[in-house]
Amino acid sequence: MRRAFAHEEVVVRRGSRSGLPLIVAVHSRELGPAAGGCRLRRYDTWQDGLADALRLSEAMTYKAAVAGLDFGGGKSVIALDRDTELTADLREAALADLGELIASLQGAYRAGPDIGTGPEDMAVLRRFSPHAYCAPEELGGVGSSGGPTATGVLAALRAGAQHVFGSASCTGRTVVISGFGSVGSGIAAGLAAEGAHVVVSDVDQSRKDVALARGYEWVEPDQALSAPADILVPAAIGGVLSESTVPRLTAPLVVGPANNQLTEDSVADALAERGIVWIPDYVASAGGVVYVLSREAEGYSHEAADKRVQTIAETVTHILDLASTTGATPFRTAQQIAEHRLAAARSRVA
Ligand SMILES: NC(=O)c1ccc[n+]([C@@H]2O[C@H](COP(=O)([O-])OP(=O)(O)OC[C@H]3O[C@@H](n4cnc5c(N)ncnc54)[C@H](O)[C@@H]3O)[C@@H](O)[C@H]2O)c1
Repeated sequence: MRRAFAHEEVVVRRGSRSGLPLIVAVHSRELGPAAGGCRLRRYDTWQDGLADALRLSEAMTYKAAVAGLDFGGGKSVIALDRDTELTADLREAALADLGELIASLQGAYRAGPDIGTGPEDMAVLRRFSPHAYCAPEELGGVGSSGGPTATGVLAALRAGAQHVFGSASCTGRTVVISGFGSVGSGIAAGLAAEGAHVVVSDVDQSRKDVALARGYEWVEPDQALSAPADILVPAAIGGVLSESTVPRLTAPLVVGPANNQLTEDSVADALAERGIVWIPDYVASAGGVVYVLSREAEGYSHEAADKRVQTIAETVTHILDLASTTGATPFRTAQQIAEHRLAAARSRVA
């Protein structure tokens, strides 16, 4: 049963150094400590930042549960308003404030990078608490999670291709990747090495020269969703799959790392009605969190953590097989798997 207040703990504090609103949302620790990224971005109001933290921490609970991690969902937000200039000093002060807050939670929340933060920022948090991951390698972290996230998406994509096309191989397949950033470029490289026809797109036109130099085709962002494709990879922003965009899709398989791809849950039904197989974003994008938590929280070697990331393929196969048997969408099936794990953990405690 869905609870009216689903979150275990939410802390909202004005940073003593920065004066900025800081939010840490711990959605669930039923499977273990709450893990999730630290988002630093502008909001119209700090309450919008709070809403973001609540939504994203809940999504992290599902991501960790389906990935088989013994971690729960959390998220932190440093909410900038529209006018304040983010100087280097203000950034440092806000991160120090957040580091202090994370330390006070004594391991209940484990941070990593998210939109607006990166490995250098995690190094600032680590001055206050060991519970901040992905600091640069020379400081003992694993650095950016973009590479393992791309590895996980490729594993999910191959499992999806096996289901849809009867072969996991992407040789000769046309794959459109919308968002040629840290994760999108890793996915493109993996697919090109396998002989796929790689088409990329980005709102940042400076990425076009890089893409062409690597031998990829370029499509303008407003054409990316409707470009002819066997596989579409949303690797930029959320909300790209809606009642209005689904009718324009050409690819029978959609799988990518972008968080919150659906504008509403019902879009999963619209995709299924069109015969499009959509691998839930939080399943496909789990490679980064699986790798980072395995290495930094659980002491796995690089090889063992990488192997664990590859198990995303088995998870996707399981979800798609189960969905075919029951007639439920892959989205609903993944949710049920997560809810089962959470209910089992709850009943052990009760
Ligand atoms: N990095 C990770 O480990 C990770 C993990 C899980 C999920 N994700 C999600 O995957 C997505 C990509 O992450 P990333 O780390 O590569 O980010 P990134 O910022 O490195 O790359 C995103 C790229 O998308 C482009 N972009 C923005 N809006 C666009 C649009 N409308 N159309 C086309 N391109 C657009 C940007 O210019 C940028 O080049 C994000 O949604 C992120 O939240 C990332």
